[in-house]
Amino acid sequence: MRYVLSPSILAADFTNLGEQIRLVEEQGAEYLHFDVMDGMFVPSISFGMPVLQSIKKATSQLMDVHLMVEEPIRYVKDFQNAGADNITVHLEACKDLRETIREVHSCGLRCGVSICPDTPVDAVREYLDDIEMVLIMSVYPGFGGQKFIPEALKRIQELREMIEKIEAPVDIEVDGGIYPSNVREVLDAGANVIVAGSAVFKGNPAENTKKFMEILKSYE
Ligand SMILES: O=C(CO)[C@@H](O)[C@H](O)COP(=O)(O)O
Ligand SMILES: [Fe+2]
Repeated sequence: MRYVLSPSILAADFTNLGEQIRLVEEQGAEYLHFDVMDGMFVPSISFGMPVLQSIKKATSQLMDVHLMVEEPIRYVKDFQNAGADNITVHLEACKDLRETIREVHSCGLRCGVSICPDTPVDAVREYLDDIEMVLIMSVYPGFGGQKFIPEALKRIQELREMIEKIEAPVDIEVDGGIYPSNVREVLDAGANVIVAGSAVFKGNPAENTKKFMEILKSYE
């Protein structure tokens, strides 16, 4: 299994974004997590296509786009054009999730489906044969810097067992409140893609990425 770090730029210093991205890429972070918030599905508003387009030119990391947006099907093509590689949509935000997955795939992108902390893990079961990743939220989506919800660990385990049973090559990404101090628990539960915002960009992004990468490598 591949273990990947996806630093979330939501916590970055935007006056110095290019340099911050360079630092995390240099330390081996393969993805860059791009949180899009619409002020409807979640209370906050973050950033969108023009920012992604600029970042795409500055790095060769894969753009891991997390759409916290109502009816994300409306924006899949726009994010493809801006440089997305993975598009993750929320199960709770889609009227027709199957059609949304089809739209992501028809753009040639990998598709993730995310679930909020109160959505039963079983809700993703019927989609596992059709997607590349499930994103388990370990905080309520909408803001960076929140505390990890420990119940997420059981949910990751449950999902990993489900995935193993059907032998589907599906990644498990976990997002929210992850630090070097608790990432092992998340990996031991069965996750293989780790999102970290505050833990990477608050303080020294190079040092912080290095710490995460050492732990991730020890799982390979
Ligand atoms: O999607 C979200 C929040 O809604 C995340 O991607 C956060 O940006 C993660 O930030 P930290 O909890 O790691 O600070
Ligand atoms: Fe996210």
